[in-house]
Amino acid sequence: MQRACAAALLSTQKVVIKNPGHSNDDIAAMGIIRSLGATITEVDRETITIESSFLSDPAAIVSKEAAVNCGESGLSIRMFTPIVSLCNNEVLINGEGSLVTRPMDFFDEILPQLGVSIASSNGKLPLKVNGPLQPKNITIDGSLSSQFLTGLLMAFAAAPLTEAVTIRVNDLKSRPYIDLTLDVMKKFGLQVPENNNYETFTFTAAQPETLNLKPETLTYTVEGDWSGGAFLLVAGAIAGDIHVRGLQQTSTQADKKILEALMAANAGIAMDAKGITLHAAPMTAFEFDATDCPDLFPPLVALAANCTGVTVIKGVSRLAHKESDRGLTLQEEFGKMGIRVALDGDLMRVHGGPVKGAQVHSRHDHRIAMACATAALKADGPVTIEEAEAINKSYPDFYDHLKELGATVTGGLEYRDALNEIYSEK
Ligand SMILES: O=C(O)C1=C[C@@H](OP(=O)(O)O)[C@@H](O)[C@H](O)C1
Ligand SMILES: C=C(OP(=O)(O)O)C(=O)O
Repeated sequence: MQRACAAALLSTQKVVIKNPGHSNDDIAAMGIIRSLGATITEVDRETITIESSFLSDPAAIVSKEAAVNCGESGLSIRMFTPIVSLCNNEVLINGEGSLVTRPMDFFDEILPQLGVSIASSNGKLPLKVNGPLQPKNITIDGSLSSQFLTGLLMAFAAAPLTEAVTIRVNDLKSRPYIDLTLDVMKKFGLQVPENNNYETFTFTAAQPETLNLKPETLTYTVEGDWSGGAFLLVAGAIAGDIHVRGLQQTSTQADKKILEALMAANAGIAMDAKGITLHAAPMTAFEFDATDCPDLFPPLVALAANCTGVTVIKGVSRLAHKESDRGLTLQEEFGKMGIRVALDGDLMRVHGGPVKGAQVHSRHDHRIAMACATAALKADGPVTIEEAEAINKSYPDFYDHLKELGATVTGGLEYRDALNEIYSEK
């Protein structure tokens, strides 16, 4: 959904988005493109339209506001900063909550090489950028996060290119997220660079594709979210039966790999064209490499807590700069539910349950709240999650979905108000 918002901003066509997201991160992305002049209209609960003239005159648009707020979304700030830098006036880029402490020093190093002046607060927010960004051959480090590359790919595709340019990437992590970026770019008619084994991405000389004549409207359907869906699948494996629809099995999303983990744990899982069915079954410890799908750690720990034996998950070093330091947070919060989580360099060892009822804290991290709630389904008593509303960052319907599946959940938050501020009058 966030990528679709960015691509719609860069489109000269009227964009129809089907199945739009409405999480806080989606609201942040919609707020950003509105600050950059886009008009977003709700057609019905399943459809919105976006109209933007950003590419025809980015400077004129940004001079009106000169500030964008990325909320708490890492993807939004890292994707939209290079895009905002296409403008030739100063823009303030800010955010809130955990985003304020997450590393952005990548931009201090890279943007000046592309003709953009930048001021940050020692590599953190707020950022002030002044472009216009001019694509050039550059080499970047992809080991901290793929999100910076996502932003550069979108911005390069939107800029006029007088000659071929190459982004060279060292040690790219979270590769499937780049596949998703390229997939969205393709579906929106942006120039898709030649990807040479995730080491170089080469754009050919071209005007932005979006300036070419196209049909008046472009329709894009947002895929079901495997990252949120992973919690439901694990919930079904622990306390099923459940049937999950809407997760595309041909998706490039990284977190589709949850299926491999469920199979490795001997979960009761069956798939057909209609969806995925989970039955509660005795499960056994498994080994899994989550280096390129780091968001799976929280549901994997909930799964492993319900397996017999010690599960080993690789990729802990990827977790340090998420909404919380997720390796440590998982260790501490699952520890309260009687689950031993040992951290050993890049490896996490999760000792299977039983899971105990306890009072835990989301640490303001959506995936920690959802992991604790999922593990609670088989706990020997109630699990109380403080700051449980953290889920609204990515999956505001999560507790409602658990309730629909028969779990007892008290609490919750109404989301329409924030959304209504985003949509324009029809
Ligand atoms: O591009 C994206 O949508 C994301 C990429 C991943 O980040 P990293 O590339 O930093 O691992 C993932 O953890 C994050 O939640 C979302
Ligand atoms: C959505 C997430 O992160 P980010 O803020 O990095 O986009 C996440 O970690 O699940």
